[in-house]
Amino acid sequence: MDHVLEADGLGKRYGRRWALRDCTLRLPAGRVAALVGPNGAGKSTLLHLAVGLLRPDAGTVRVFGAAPYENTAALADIGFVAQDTPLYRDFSADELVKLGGKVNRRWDGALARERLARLGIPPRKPVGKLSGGQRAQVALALALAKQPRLLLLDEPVASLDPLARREFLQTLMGGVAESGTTVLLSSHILADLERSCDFLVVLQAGQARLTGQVDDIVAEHRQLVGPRHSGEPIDGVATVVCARHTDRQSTLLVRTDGPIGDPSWTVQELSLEDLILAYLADTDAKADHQAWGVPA
Ligand SMILES: Nc1ncnc2c1ncn2[C@@H]1O[C@H](COP(=O)(O)OP(=O)(O)OP(=O)(O)O)[C@@H](O)[C@H]1O
Repeated sequence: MDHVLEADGLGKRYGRRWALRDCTLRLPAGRVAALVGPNGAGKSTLLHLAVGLLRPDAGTVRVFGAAPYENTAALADIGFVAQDTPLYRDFSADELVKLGGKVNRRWDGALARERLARLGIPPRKPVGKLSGGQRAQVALALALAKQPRLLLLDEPVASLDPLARREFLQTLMGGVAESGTTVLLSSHILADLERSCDFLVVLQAGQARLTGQVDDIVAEHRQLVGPRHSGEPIDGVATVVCARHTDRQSTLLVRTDGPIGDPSWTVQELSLEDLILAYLADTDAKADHQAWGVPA
């Protein structure tokens, strides 16, 4: 399979603290991938490594087969919108579109202008005087105008209103379907992701905890409710992701590797959102302990 982004044992530390550690993942071409994880999980760090703004302290990251930090030529194919959508604040949207045309090999300025006009963004007002959501829209329009083969977006919809969020995600999916662009977008708004993303990376304590196609991940996971479970293997269960117990009953979120044969378990399907929350809830405490080098 063709992989756009490959991380192997990737690590990055700030001072003595590892923000990303032994992170291994593969992002196949042509996907819209969600990067999720709690605050401080290392999502921005991973995106900055992928775009060559940071250099790994351990392991490797390769984008289109090359290490981005050492290979600035690869940047022509990567679009990146950072979390705080940094833009030259004294420039207007119109001026930024013109500037983009001068510094990029491929540039669809008409697409950016048309998009910004449709969204009612004032073309001649300095972007520093636009609202946070409008500034995010300008940054996204510029990133799309670059027509990148890989688009990295750090919480692109956080400052958008619900309508703008839906419109943006639809545009993204439409654009990707047409151009084959691979997208990796970090977000905390889990409800949006099931509709718009077909690939998932769950980052936890600096490691990729769950990676794969959304359909496969949803199909593989189940919630089991049954009599109190004391840890013995269950036929059809590969991994117990998390477990809750009362005196008499257990509720398990499991990754299956076959049908659950034992009729004492009630088997329920899970939404992607519930599944992600279960992974995150399970490892919240471990995350902090590991980051500080304390055993969980
Ligand atoms: N410039 C920095 N200097 C020191 N520590 C940093 C720096 N940037 C990030 N960190 C730390 O690295 C860890 C990972 O941060 P990162 O911003 O990558 O997480 P994140 O998953 O993007 O979080 P959020 O969802 O809050 O944006 C955190 O513990 C953070 O405090």
